[in-house]
Amino acid sequence: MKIYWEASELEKLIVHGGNPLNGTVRVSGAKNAVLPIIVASMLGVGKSTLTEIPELADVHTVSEVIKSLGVAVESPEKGTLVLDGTNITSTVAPYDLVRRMRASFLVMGPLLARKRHAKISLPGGCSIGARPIDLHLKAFEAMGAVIDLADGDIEASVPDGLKGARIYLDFPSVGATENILMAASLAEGKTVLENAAEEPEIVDLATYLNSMGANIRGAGTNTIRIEGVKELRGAAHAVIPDRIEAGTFMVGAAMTQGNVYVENALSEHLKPLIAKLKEVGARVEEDIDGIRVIGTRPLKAVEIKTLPYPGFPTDMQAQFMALATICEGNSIVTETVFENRFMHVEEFKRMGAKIRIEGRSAFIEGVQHLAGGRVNATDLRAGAALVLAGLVAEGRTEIGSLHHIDRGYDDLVAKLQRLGADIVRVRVEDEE
Ligand SMILES: CC(=O)N[C@H]1[C@@H](OP(=O)(O)OP(=O)(O)OC[C@H]2O[C@@H](n3ccc(=O)[nH]c3=O)[C@H](O)[C@@H]2O)O[C@H](CO)[C@@H](O)[C@@H]1O
Ligand SMILES: C=C(OP(=O)(O)O)C(=O)O
Repeated sequence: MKIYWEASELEKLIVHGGNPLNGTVRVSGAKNAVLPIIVASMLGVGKSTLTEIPELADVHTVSEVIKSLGVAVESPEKGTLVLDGTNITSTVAPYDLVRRMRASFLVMGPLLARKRHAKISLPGGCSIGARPIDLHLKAFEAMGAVIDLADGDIEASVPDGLKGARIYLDFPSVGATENILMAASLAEGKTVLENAAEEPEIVDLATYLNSMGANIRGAGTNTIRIEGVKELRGAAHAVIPDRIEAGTFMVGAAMTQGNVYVENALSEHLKPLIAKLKEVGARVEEDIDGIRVIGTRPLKAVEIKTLPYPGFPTDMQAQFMALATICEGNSIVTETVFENRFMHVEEFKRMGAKIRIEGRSAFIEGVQHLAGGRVNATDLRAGAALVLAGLVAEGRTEIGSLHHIDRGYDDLVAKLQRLGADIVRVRVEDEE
């Protein structure tokens, strides 16, 4: 697997706007499902075979994290990982890997379950918010863990083993729900998790854990019941399609007046996005193999508000804002999940967008045309949103800080090129 982030600081995307996206694109496996699922393989004795693995920097990072803890990791072919968690040899997650990817913190649950001890660096804040992990820690404490915070490390131990508990999450955190599912699967007794996250990625993790021998009921609702079992065994699992990658192409089709069939997109995971695209005026046709989006004009202004699933996903907020910048009239985008997920606004403004932020809302006055410019991906989805803006902007757009985009989009440039976009990835020095 390629190591992206070393090169990506030296690279940029160059987009010439104006081409409509046309054709078929296949969605890869979901980043936010594959990361916890790779981590969950640590719970199993014997080999797990995971398929529909997207080629992403985050997949590489999480694989390195579990490897450093003793999991045997092989990739016999593109898109497949074979993982064997039989011998967990370390309970200390290296700082260098944890700082690269917040989802590394998900190893806490499996380590406590398997080894009764874990030491992990406190994952830092990032450009979308402070992102504390208090809900994860409170839950582990309820399950009997003793937690110590020193020198930026979190050390947790559970000398008598994890015990099932009744846990109410103050907020339906995706990561906390996943960490608890993994810990509770091997805990003694029953765990009832209330106000749990309901995201499809939670359901996918629970499906994998159940095929390893776990006893989890209710994943996908706000109450999940887990009866702990003595042992989990490796299992085979195919990761669900990435609803955010799908959504990004769907918005791209609407923005460029294109006609794109997003193969492998699951419409039941994309209801709020489909509803909002229809409100904007795009034609959306759903079938069992995918979703077609046909962009029409005029694009009408919308209001969106991000919420935990099944609400509008925060991970589609930036891309939808890109669309709102060229809608007729005034749109409002309200972000309720993360406290600071508007870094892309300044970048859009460099391209001629008219946006004003007040508190947690962005007020967008649609413009006829965006103008190409030099912009930076401030986080993963901001990066994707800037690519979309570049596809409709007049002239040339240059997008830097590609390591963010590489975390979460499998083969983005080639997929867009196949749909007709004028986009290339160049090394900075080659181009200058
Ligand atoms: C790898 C992965 O799956 N990432 C997704 C996951 O992130 P992640 O699992 O980090 O997101 P959470 O659902 O945990 O976070 C949502 C909100 O809860 C807060 N919070 C969370 C945990 C905690 O202990 N305390 C606390 O206050 C966060 O700061 C944030 O404001 O869900 C997010 C919300 O859908 C998505 O944007 C991310 O793409
Ligand atoms: C915020 C995201 O991911 P992560 O939680 O991995 O930072 C995302 O996928 O948009």
